[in-house]
Amino acid sequence: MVLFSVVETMSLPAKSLVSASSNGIRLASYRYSSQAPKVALLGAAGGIGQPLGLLLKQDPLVAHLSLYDVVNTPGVAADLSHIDSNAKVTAHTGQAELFAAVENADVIVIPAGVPRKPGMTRDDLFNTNAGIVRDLAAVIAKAAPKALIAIITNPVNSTVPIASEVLKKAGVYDPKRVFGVTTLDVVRSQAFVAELKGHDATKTIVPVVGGHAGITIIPLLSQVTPATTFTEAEISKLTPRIQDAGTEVVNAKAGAGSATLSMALAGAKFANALIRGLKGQKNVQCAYVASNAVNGVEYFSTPLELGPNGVEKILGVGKVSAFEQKLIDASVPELNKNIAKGVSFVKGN
Ligand SMILES: NC(=O)C1=CN([C@@H]2O[C@H](COP(=O)(O)OP(=O)(O)OC[C@H]3O[C@@H](n4cnc5c(N)ncnc54)[C@H](O)[C@@H]3O)[C@@H](O)[C@H]2O)C=CC1
Ligand SMILES: O=C([O-])CC(=O)C(=O)O
Repeated sequence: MVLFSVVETMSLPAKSLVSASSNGIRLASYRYSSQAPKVALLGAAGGIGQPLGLLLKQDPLVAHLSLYDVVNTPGVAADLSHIDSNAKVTAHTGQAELFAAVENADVIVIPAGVPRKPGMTRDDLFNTNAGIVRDLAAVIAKAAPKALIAIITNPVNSTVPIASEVLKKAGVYDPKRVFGVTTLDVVRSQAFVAELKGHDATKTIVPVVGGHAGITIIPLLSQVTPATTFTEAEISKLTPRIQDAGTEVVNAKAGAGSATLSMALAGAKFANALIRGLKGQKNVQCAYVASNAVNGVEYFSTPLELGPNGVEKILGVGKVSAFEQKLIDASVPELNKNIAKGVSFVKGN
């Protein structure tokens, strides 16, 4: 164990602990628990990782922010550690430091992996990102088997089954603790509905169910809060806009990646919701999890009640319109294809 530097100011107590050593850092061997949550961010130096780290560093519920990447982690950690919030920051770089990065973590957020370029589907990322998620999950299974794992890495519809299969193989799988982050679909839906209807975006709630790619993204416009009516024309314009919003950003960035800033916000919201749940503050979020909410498919995003054990209750899709039911039905074979691809990747490797 090497403590690289303790960042301190003259009049204030130590706030940040940064390690940039080649051995990484081990703070304590106990689990931080909900009293002082440790959040590990894997892929911390990336387009999502950096702004997400910024938001997590400012989250008063985060006691320890553990940053992991294969490159550039020390710089990001040094930078974040100068922010005058209370979360301790540690840096861990490369495979040899992964165990320490995730050990005792309460929540692990994973945006590690390559993003899309124009013309690609999320599934086109599978060949690169599947192996990344598999290898991260294998270490998590040993170092932090009780952590809540929030997977951002695409294709989410497949990477969640991949991580789950790895945890199953290691004998530590708990379906209540593995999440595909679909919060960005919710955030976008709320932004677009508020814009269209002149609502306060911060008070607009739109559940989004299914998965996180194309036709598997299903906004439930019939369940918007506050109650909102849409014309058929509005629904048939808004639904594909939400489904293709990721592509809208990929095209606008023209080769420079995909959504990073809105995703960072969405990831920080979701991590905060998981921590609040751990602390006993039950709350409802949509996420892609192992689920029996819809017949014939093993993973599905619906509103979930989050609590001390992760998923406390799967709340299901609720009362949907005929149009939404058609979208749900159409998503099932597509999701099953994505899920089977992830499962066979782990079983065949
Ligand atoms: N779930 C969602 O709603 C969204 C998912 N995404 C996905 O998030 C992922 C990351 O996107 P960006 O941050 O824009 O990409 P990026 O390329 O800017 O950053 C990825 C980071 O992951 C790191 N990395 C690569 N291999 C790693 C490994 N084995 N362990 C740890 N870190 C590793 C890279 O060094 C890099 O810093 C992509 O797969 C993207 O498709 C992006 C937006 C929304
Ligand atoms: O579209 C992408 O590739 C990134 C993503 O998942 C999103 O922005 O929803």
